[in-house]
Amino acid sequence: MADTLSPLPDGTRPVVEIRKLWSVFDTPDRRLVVHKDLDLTVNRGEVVSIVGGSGSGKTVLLRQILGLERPHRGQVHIMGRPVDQFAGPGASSRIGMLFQHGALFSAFTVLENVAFPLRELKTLPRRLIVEASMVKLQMVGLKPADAEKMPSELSGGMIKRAALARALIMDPPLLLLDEPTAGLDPDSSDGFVSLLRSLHRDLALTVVMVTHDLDTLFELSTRIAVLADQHVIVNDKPREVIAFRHPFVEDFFLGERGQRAMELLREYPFAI
Ligand SMILES: Nc1ncnc2c1ncn2[C@@H]1O[C@H](COP(=O)(O)OP(=O)(O)OP(=O)(O)O)[C@@H](O)[C@H]1O
Repeated sequence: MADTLSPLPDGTRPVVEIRKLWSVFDTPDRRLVVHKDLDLTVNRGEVVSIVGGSGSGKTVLLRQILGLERPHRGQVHIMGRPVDQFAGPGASSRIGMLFQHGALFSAFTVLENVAFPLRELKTLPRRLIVEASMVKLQMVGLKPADAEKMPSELSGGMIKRAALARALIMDPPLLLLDEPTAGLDPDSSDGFVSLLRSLHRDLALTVVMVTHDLDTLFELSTRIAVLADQHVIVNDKPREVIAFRHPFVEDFFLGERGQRAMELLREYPFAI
């Protein structure tokens, strides 16, 4: 497909550029159009949160950014290149993904899980792989002794941290998070959000996240993109999004949630 995206010099293009995206699933009895002419731009250093109703296509959108789904029409470019060029081993050097339940391999230790993308490269000696993995474990707040544990021995917060270490093992500039705090108790959730905040700052990461959780949303997002009616209806600073007139936005931020949103806006006036 021809590249009709704006030809900017290297490094100045957005990290994620989605233009006129259609995501379509054909089943024997029907065609489901999840995204229709969807546009989304994420610039370097931003934390963009995607919110939307159940089934609005948030996960499918993350999968499009990862190159796990193919556009029916339209374009998905990551760091200036079509996303399908990032497939294969080494893809994790561009995009890190934290899946909702961690998606650790249950038969591998924490260390083996974190090291997995590096081992897949088949180019590095074992000693270096172990060293790099231990550095990442420390970076996410796990102890050296946790390296030899099996996933079944970890708490929910530790699973997220181990999965995050694996997502970051190849220092990707772009990190995707699917419901990063879902299933965590309030303390673990706060701890994980603080970790994400400091990693975003220290590693100059660009982040795209799906979350339903208002605290996570307001503590981390520089912008919120709302998915409804098969496309992004608004993509703006949290304050602007709350004021946007649309039935989904009004429902989502209504009542107690709306009050909490206003409190959080006062607490985090500049997000990051
Ligand atoms: N591989 C697939 N084949 C057919 N339909 C699919 C496939 N993947 C997703 N869908 C459908 O696409 C729609 C969007 O799914 P998606 O998982 O992106 O929703 P979501 O916004 O993440 O929802 P939730 O908040 O409930 O997780 C749903 O109707 C889902 O059933």
